[in-house]
Amino acid sequence: MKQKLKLIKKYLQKDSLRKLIRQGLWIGQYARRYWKAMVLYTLLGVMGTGVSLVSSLISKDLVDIITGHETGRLISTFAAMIGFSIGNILVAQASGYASTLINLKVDTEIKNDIFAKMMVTDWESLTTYHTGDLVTRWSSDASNIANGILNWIPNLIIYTVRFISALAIVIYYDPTFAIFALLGIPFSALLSKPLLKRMSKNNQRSAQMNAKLYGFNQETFSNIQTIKAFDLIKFYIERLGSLQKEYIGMRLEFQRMSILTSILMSIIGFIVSYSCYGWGIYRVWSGVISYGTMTMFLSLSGTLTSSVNSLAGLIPSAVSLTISAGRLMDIVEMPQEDYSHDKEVEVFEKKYRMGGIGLVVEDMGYTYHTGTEVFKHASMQAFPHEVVALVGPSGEGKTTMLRLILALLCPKEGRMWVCAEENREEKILLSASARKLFSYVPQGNTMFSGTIAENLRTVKPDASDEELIEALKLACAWDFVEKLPDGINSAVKERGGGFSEGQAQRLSIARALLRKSPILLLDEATSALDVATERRVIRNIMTDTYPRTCIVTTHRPTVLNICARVYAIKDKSCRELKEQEIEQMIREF
Ligand SMILES: Nc1ncnc2c1ncn2[C@@H]1O[C@H](COP(=O)(O)OP(=O)(O)OP(=O)(O)O)[C@@H](O)[C@H]1O
Repeated sequence: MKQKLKLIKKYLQKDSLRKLIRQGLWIGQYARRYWKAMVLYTLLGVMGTGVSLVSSLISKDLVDIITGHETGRLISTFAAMIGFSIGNILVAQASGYASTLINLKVDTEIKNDIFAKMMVTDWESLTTYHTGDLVTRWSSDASNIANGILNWIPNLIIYTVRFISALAIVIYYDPTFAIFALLGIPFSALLSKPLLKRMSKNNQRSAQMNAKLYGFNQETFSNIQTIKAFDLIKFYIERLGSLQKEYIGMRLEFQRMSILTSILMSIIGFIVSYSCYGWGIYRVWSGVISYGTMTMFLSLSGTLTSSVNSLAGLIPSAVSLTISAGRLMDIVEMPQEDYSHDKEVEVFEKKYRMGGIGLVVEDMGYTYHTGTEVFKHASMQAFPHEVVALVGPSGEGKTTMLRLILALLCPKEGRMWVCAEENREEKILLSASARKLFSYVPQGNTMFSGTIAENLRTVKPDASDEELIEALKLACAWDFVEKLPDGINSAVKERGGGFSEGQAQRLSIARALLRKSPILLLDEATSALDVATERRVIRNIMTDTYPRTCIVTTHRPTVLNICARVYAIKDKSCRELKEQEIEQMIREF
């Protein structure tokens, strides 16, 4: 006995089983939320089973009445038969409508919940996944979970009730018949084990393949200009072809296995139904049962076989559910960002925004998950009404510094905080909550499709047209927006399409300025502008009366002599440059 217990314990400790239990519990956590929907769905299903079983009994009576020439009860039984058939249809339709309604509700709610969790997941962890993979997990895996929650447990109850009630009726009339009707179960059980193994593997492969295909399409369409420019059309068509070939190969392999299983299941089904049929004829022949009982037996043997098959079908769907749960858990169980200081930051901002908010980085160290060490004992500071520049060779860490300031990355050592003006005593450590104090213009085009006004209002929905124009003027964008036939209501295509790189950059800066955040971060945000416009934009930001702290990263030293301080990011450090060094940089450019 002790040894047996040890064996069970060892089995339970196996990684895969523990994982399966964890996945089951994770699904259960959602299932608990929707218990009412599940009860309703189960009741409708059980009701449908009841109606169809009563129909079988009435149909038995009807056959007996006809074969026994009992004309007296014919009309009432016939009417009951029609009534129950209509009832059957109505229950099936009501159940279908209710399940669609509940399904849609649960699907959207679960997707919203997982979306919200993905949004607050640690940025660096999230970037280890391809966006195509993330979208597939969020859309198909979340739908699978929603479907499973609504259907799995209710169906388990419905099929079990259907099986037990049909079996009870059969046993009541003729227990031997039950043996014939259940003949197929051991064979089905034998078949299901290898099928299940293959199915689990296939589900995993299929999810990975879908993500790969989705990612490929997404990247291709968003880089169509580059593909054309490099004359890669043929290459990309061939790549899609080979991915599709891989996909078709996988599907066909699964299909071949399904065909084999279906043939075997059908043969078993035939044997079962002909045995039932034979036994029924024999019993009628021997005068033990009536014709009506035989027709009822045949219909119930169908119900029993289909209930067993449906119950067996719940096993692969459980496997597919746990796989989806695992894929979603991979994402939502990654470290989450810390938003616990929201209130504190709000109070801090209200208290100090009139005087301005500064930023201090002290002795900071950072290494990416990949092992690339970017900073060691790096320090810098920037205060209201200042423009501070970060310069340095490509790949030394300028963007990484901005990501650390925005708490998209978490420093491994040192401290980073925002403070009231230059007062280091009144401070708040940087965290995801502190992001509301910043406006950020990253590298690349970050405009969305819509109008210019819509793009700008994403950061301040209640901004008046005058406010938009003021921000556009500060960013030196009003010059060209004013000339457009629709002005601020002109259309912007996906990723700033319809505007030059420099124009899109100025629109992005205008959007950041409109938010009137205490700290503005510009990451090569003026790289596509001519030198004169670049200087004008930076000067406008500097002379704006709003007490803004501005940090810019740049490769061009043209704006350096109008900056309050310049830091060189190189060899893991962040060193303030002396005036002569800045002059030398400008001369050597
Ligand atoms: N997501 C990431 N994961 C791992 N390493 C990264 C990641 N992003 C950047 N790095 C590495 O960190 C270092 C600094 O990169 P970063 O983008 O901060 O440089 P940069 O100074 O802004 O460069 P550039 O001037 O070219 O924009 C580089 O060695 C880069 O390879």
